[in-house]
Amino acid sequence: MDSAESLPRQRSRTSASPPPFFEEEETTDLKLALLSSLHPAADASMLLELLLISHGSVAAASALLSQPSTPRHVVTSQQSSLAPFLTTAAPVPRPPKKGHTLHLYTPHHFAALTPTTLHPSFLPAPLAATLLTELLQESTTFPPPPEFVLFGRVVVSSHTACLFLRDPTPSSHQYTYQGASAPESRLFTPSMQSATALVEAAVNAELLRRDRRRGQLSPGAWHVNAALVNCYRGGDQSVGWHADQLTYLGPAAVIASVSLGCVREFRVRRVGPEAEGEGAYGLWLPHNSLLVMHAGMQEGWKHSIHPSKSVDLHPVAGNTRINITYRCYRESLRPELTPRCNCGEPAVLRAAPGKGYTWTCTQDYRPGCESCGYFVWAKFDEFGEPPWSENFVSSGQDEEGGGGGREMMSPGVEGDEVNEDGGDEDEDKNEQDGGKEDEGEDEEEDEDVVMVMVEVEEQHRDWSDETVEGSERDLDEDWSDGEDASIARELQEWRDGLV
Ligand SMILES: O=C(O)CCC(=O)C(=O)O
Ligand SMILES: [Fe+2]
Repeated sequence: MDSAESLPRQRSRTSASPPPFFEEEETTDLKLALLSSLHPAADASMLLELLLISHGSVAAASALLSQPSTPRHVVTSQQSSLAPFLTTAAPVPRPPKKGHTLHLYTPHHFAALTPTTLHPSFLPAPLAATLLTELLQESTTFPPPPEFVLFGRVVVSSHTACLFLRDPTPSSHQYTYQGASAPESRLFTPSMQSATALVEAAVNAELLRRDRRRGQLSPGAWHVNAALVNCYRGGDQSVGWHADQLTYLGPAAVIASVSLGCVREFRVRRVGPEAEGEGAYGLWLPHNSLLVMHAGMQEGWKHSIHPSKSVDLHPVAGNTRINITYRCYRESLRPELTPRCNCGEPAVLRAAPGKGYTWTCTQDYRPGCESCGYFVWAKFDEFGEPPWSENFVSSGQDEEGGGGGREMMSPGVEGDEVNEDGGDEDEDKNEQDGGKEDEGEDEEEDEDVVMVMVEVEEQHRDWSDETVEGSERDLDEDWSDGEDASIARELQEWRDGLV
């Protein structure tokens, strides 16, 4: 697999090399200034990224830019990826057909085909090692995985997770997950704190370079204040197809995901009408890689961690993978500010692909609870701020919806009418390979979950036919790895139409 290990080593000094005395103690700004003076044609954000992947070494970053094989175009403002440094310019493959997963082996291809970028060997190796050790230790006391209701049955997620906050906040206890209080949140460990600055620099460099999307944070404004840490012990622990819940992130969210320990396969696939007939992409996430999910990823795509029959053992983590998803929670979407549904519980923000965003009640995912049916369209300004934010910029349209705090929403529309193919969110991830039946035997949990889904599908089929367009789509015969997965996918899509 291509990785930063295949990066060219620093060459002997060239005319564009920095002076030998210039090293670690200098500030990033000074290093950037020097790099920029050595390579005036290079784009500032690319210089920052090169500096990052060179672990702060101006000499190494400069050497990358000076190598004769470097394609000319990468040092112009058109530069959109570091891929030319990481791989040869192999042609980008065509999208896979429905029912197939195209495995990609280069960050370049993944970036060309999906709204993500992968940075192999991202953190300085010693920091990655300490971070892994710290989080392996933390994960031994993660809360038990949450129970949730799937098609009327109580199931429990297969892997464990814990919310970490960068700083203590008065509202820390109010964060919810699928409408229920998050079991606990912890403060960033020292290594998480150290890694955060590097993650922020890399993401902000990418924001500078990429096309802006409505609602996206401006370059420099992406700052980490929370992280969900996931722990997968063994290849059978996984996360099903889902898009991340947007309640605290808002629209066009950017999420930066650091992988540590055992290598696992990350899969993505587009959703919505344009995705008709398209399959999925798979990419392995190695130890110490940074995957950035860019704006639009949570709206137009789903992602998953695919289960694996066997995994390569990591020297320290064994069969365990730790994943940190760094997040920028918006001040204006603090738990005490987000809408509550009619039953008084916090509503959940999610994307309806191609249609917008909705706040809905998700209480029916909690064992023993029912949904109050709350459903309203969410409204945001062009910077992704909700109407109750003091920074909200009114567009002058749709004024009847303006200004009223939690009640301020775009005009209400009946949920079933509008959300046929939308409405996936974090909880969806528990519904397939990530979930196991409450009373199920450990050994065959994936199969059990599929069986549960099949049963429930049978029960609801009539009703779903009446209410959901497209619920009679053909089963996706050889989706991913076989029939079970294809049934699970069909059920997922069917369920998307219901929420
Ligand atoms: O483990 C991963 O890489 C993905 C985790 C994830 O999708 C999530 O936390 O929402
Ligand atoms: Fe996710």
